[in-house]
Amino acid sequence: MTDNQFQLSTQPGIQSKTQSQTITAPQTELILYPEFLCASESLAIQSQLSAEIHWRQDSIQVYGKTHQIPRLQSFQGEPGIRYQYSNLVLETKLWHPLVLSLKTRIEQHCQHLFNSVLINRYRNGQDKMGWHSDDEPELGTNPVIASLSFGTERRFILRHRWDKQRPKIELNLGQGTLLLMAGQTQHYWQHTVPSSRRVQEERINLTFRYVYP
Ligand SMILES: O=C(O)CCC(=O)C(=O)O
Ligand SMILES: [Fe+2]
Repeated sequence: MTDNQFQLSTQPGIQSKTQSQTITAPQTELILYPEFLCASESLAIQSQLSAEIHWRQDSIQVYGKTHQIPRLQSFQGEPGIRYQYSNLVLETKLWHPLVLSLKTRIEQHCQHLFNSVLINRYRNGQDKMGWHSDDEPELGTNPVIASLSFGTERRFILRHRWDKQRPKIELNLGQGTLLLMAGQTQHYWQHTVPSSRRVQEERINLTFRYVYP
């Protein structure tokens, strides 16, 4: 960990409630529910998703060269919704019933509707996601994104897009953890899931979104 990063538990700007932690940093709204789902239920969901989702290995073009993206994916949601990033166009597949039931639980919990989900499967510590913001026009301004994690814990780091002096926000997203990103977060901050040499096990992350059709 570098000097300008902090651990959740030691950061004075974070108020701990019984079930949620609000991360207070400028121009962001982040709420963490470390035990949104209990360990045994999360484990069962993880194995079902792992086995039953039709995982795709997508490729993207960077400077004219084709690269396989370092993780597997699935994009599910209401029919006809398209989501585009890095020259990749994803069209929704039908909801897996378990994913649909998770969507409903999260909607009730955070009183916000979602119509699609991007699911990422990090097979081990080599799989990762680079720095980006979820700021595609089809997400509208100030999107609410609900991120639910299963499997091994991975680091999730946020950095301010322009103010490089601002401390990074470093979270650990483990089994059954829900992270809500809202407000101006996607406009002002980028996030990443870096690779990790130590990690051997898989992690599955679902980001529920509302994509304007
Ligand atoms: O795996 C994660 O926690 C992040 C996923 C993500 O940033 C995304 O799907 O846009
Ligand atoms: Fe993202």
